[in-house]
Amino acid sequence: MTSIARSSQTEVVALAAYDLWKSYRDRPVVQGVNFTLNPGEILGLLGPNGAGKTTIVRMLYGSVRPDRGFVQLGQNKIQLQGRAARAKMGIVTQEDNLDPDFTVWENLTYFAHHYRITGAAARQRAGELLALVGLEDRGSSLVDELSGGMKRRLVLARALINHPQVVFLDEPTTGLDPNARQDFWRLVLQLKQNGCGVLLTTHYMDEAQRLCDRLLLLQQGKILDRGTPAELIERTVGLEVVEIIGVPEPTIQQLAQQAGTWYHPFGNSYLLGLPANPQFWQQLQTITPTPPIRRPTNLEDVFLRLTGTALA
Ligand SMILES: Nc1ncnc2c1ncn2[C@@H]1O[C@H](COP(=O)(O)OP(=O)(O)OP(=O)(O)O)[C@@H](O)[C@H]1O
Repeated sequence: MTSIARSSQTEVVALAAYDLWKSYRDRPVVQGVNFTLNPGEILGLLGPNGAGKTTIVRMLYGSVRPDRGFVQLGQNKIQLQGRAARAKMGIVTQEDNLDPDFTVWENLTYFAHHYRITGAAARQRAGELLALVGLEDRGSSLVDELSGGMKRRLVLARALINHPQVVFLDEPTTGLDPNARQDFWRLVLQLKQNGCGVLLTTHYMDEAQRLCDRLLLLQQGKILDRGTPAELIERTVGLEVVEIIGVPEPTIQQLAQQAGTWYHPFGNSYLLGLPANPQFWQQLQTITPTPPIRRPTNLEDVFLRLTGTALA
């Protein structure tokens, strides 16, 4: 699985989005989004409900037409050459849309026909993919006999039938239990190892942190910030944070000011960025009625700091 697109003279990319805009009834839901996705990279669109993630992904695979901007995959502009571009994509939407009247095996082999993969070639590809996603012994099951996690793995297998260069995963693990999520994550990491570019939307920070090489943080259709999970965390909230309960805001504000750090209300507590100075931590323990909780920062903290709202 190799890429053929070039965003500039020097840089090879799997997919590029240029200045995407979309409004519904004059309400902007995607506002000037630009990015590139490299082969063998997992790029995450992380944002709360309604941030515009699905609309962006739909523009990427050509089911929603942007008001402005365009998407390039390989040498094809998607809006102009949708069919050629889609032949190189795999799409996992939020809905399973598997055919319940067909078996697992039939869901794959019939889908292969869309890509003119038929007969022995379709059977061989279906067999390979069922093995890849661990469903080789469920080929004769009907879709409704599968668990939620198995259905998601089957949808992923179906999306890979055409050996795509780029795979779109739109909130792929919503509703799955922790084990099923881990199984799915392993498969996504395997795609990356095979050189596939993966565009993943999620509002789960653990998923973003575990899987994504780079992230675009989205709010109200705009990219607020971008970078690797570690970069975003370090530059926005530092490495450690303290959760403090039962201290009035003016005191917290004063503490933060003295230490040259940030604070943010969080439910019935406050988050305070922990400076390197060890004396500050000791001082905090003496002034709070309940022991402060010290922990490593995460993407949820980044989001809270940047937007004032939680992710999920
Ligand atoms: N076809 C449509 N017509 C009108 N409004 C739409 C349409 N599709 C999406 N929207 C609106 O655009 C905004 C962004 O929706 P979108 O589904 O892209 O967000 P999202 O980040 O994927 O949310 P979620 O995490 O809930 O899936 C929302 O306010 C939504 O109501």
